Amino acid sequence: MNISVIGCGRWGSFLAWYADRLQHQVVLYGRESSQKMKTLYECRSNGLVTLEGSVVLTSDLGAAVKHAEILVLSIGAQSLRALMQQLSVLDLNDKAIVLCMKGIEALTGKRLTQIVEEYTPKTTTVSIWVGPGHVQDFTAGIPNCMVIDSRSQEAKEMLVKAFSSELIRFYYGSDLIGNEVGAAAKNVIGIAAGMLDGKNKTALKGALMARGTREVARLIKAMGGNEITAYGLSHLGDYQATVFSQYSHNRRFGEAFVRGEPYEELAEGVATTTALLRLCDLYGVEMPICNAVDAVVNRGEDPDQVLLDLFMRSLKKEF
Ligand SMILES: NC(=O)C1=CN([C@@H]2O[C@H](COP(=O)(O)OP(=O)(O)OC[C@H]3O[C@@H](n4cnc5c(N)ncnc54)[C@H](OP(=O)(O)O)[C@@H]3O)[C@@H](O)[C@H]2O)C=CC1
Ligand SMILES: O=C(CO)COP(=O)(O)O
Repeated sequence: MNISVIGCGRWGSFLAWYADRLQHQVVLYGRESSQKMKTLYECRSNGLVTLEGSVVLTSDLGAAVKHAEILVLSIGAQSLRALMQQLSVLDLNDKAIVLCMKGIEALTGKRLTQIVEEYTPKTTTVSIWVGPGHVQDFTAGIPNCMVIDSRSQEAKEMLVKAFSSELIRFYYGSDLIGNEVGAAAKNVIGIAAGMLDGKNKTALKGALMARGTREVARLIKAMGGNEITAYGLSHLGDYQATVFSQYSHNRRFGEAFVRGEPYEELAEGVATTTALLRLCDLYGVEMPICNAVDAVVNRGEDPDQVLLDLFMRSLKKEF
């Protein structure tokens, strides 16, 4: 199929590499100003993937959209609205848009599919492709399981068929709200995990997983999703990749932050923390771990004191 990937960073470049391996006709778009794209133009490699000559590189957004039956979007979540404004003047009729991104808009609390739908005609389908997976593991041949969800059953089936291989086994999602919120929220839990590592409190990660899934499940349920989705591939299933992996940008951000060290890579969980707290207010849900991450990262509070405060909260039933 004709596939265009918008976003030439770590994940977008991998998706182009992966789709090309599956014999699709692939175009990878990156902005003209992009240093990452410049490296790909020059070397066809970014140190993570090497792109075959069959992958067409372009900085012409119109050409990328025109080529696509499937339009894969993989950029930072907080930039999605700006990209959709650019895309909305192009012909998106009958395109299958798939969001390979994890986040919630910090300013509005909107899910990413909601943003896309504001800018697309009725004939465009919008889906998400989320779940665990690091480029370094996939390119080493280690397979993983991921999930595709959409309000369109037809789009889900088409995408699963187009992207399934021995490297990625897909499951059909059946809870778009839960999978979007779960995928975004795992990055916040990832930051918390990094903070524990940075404070030499790695032993607490089991409790973090148990309580993190509970608070995310509560929010998903309050938003009209299925709370069990928090225990599926998009959230709990992504914990190894983020709560434990050396490759996780969110975990590494949290670790660096509490050690007072700089960290340059995209950590989606920072903005997602703000977005989730907005949703907590809107839906009347308590998310103590998310609140703790916000206190440390966005309000400059002392991580040791914040952790102590978490422990001194009133006693509760586990479930
Ligand atoms: N398993 C999974 O499902 C994974 C999902 N992800 C998700 O993928 C998304 C991207 O992450 P990642 O690739 O690591 O991030 P990177 O920082 O590596 O890349 C982001 C890219 O987005 C581009 N970008 C930002 N705004 C725009 C715009 N308006 N138009 C075009 N391009 C734009 C940037 O371009 P420029 O170079 O010009 O700045 C950059 O190249 C995130 O939401 C992340 O959570 C990431 C890894 C794994
Ligand atoms: O979503 C991802 C892995 O599934 C990428 O985010 P991290 O780099 O924080 O793990």
